[in-house]
Amino acid sequence: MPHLLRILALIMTALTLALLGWHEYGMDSTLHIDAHSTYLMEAVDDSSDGGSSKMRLLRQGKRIRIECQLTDKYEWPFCELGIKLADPAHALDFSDYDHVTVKVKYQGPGSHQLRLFVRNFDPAYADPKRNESWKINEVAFSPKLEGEVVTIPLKSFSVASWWIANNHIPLAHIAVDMRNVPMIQLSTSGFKEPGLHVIDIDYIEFHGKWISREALALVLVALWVSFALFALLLDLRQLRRKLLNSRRRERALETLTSALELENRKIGDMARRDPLTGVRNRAGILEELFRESELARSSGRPLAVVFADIDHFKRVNDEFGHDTGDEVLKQFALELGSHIRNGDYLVRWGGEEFVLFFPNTPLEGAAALAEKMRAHVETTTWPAALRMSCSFGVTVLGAEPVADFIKRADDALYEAKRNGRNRVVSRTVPEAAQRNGKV
Ligand SMILES: Nc1nc2c(ncn2[C@@H]2O[C@H](COP(=O)(O)OP(=O)(O)OP(=O)(O)O)[C@@H](O)[C@H]2O)c(=O)[nH]1
Repeated sequence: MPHLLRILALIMTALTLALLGWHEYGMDSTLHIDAHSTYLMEAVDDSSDGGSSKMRLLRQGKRIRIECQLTDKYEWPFCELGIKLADPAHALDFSDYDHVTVKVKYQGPGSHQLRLFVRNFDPAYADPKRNESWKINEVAFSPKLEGEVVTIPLKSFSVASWWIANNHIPLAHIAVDMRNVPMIQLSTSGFKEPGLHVIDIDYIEFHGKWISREALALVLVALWVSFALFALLLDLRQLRRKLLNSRRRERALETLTSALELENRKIGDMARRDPLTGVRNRAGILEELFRESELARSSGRPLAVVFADIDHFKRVNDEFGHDTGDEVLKQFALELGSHIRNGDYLVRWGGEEFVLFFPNTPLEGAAALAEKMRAHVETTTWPAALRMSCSFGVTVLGAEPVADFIKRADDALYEAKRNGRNRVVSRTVPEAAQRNGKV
């Protein structure tokens, strides 16, 4: 894992743990209501429904006191504290609250049962002007005479069935809905329990988290998925870069290899060529000579050799200098080269001596060619207007070692020199070499 990713993973892990811990032990969101709260509070009793109960709403410091003289005139007599939180259009969202605590003391006859209503406004079924049309999410509880803090989970709320029936609410809207709450209410039980009921409310508090556990989990999952994608992308980029680098290295290596191969070829070539004339040297003909001699023997086709040596070349050097001698040698190689075909070989044997190999050429053919070259050397123009001549020794390969064949041509050349130079001497294959097949 790259360094950056490792650091990021550490940060992400720390962030996740911090968020989870914070959510568990902090991130609290509370809605506190008491007599000092600025919300509009109203006392409602059953007199509006034809009953005769009377309710008084008192503020005693932070405490809200309800004094309710309940009668049994109305079928479901009640006294009710209404707390208006906002207009229906700007109502509060209670869906992130988890529970509500009520510090309350209830004195009076009967069951001491209270009902807490969390009203929900939804334009799909409710009229903003008729608050009886707002959904009633309700819970009932019975605080002790001496007072206590009652804790009620919001999931204990249910929608009042009589409200569903009275308002003909379709099935799609009968579930508890804690969003969009314009009002809460605290009401007596609705049972016929005539007498004076005194209810002291120190506070009503809704508790929750800024962000629900599910939303936090979603955020964390989104974070980790983004991290994984980022890591993948980074990995992909690095892989691509590595691939490009290795391709670049491969190409550089290929270039280097081909340069080296070329250099090797050049060096090999240089080792087999005479630097002055550019024709092969002895080392440069060995392989071909072996191959051609084998071919000549197996095919029965003649392989001819011609030794050519410039006459009195020493005088050129002595009289005109070494440089002129070099020029003569270069031209001599060119003149010989211009007389041979593709597949023939021209070799500088050493000094002013050159050797030509003619595959598939009989003795007479090679001698005729040597004669042509001799005549050409005699008549052509040379550096320093020199007049040059050349002697030739010619033979063909018999059933003999290649060295014997070379030596015979050299002997023929020597004979040409001895006999006055500027001539061609041919030597046939001796009888012994014609009969046995020794190589
Ligand atoms: N300029 C030059 N001279 C060379 C080179 N290689 C050999 N020589 C000279 O060639 C001469 C050969 O002389 P010799 O062997 O006496 O033969 P020659 O003078 O040609 O006489 P014959 O062969 O008997 O006709 C020598 O003087 C060598 O120094 C070369 O590469 N350049």
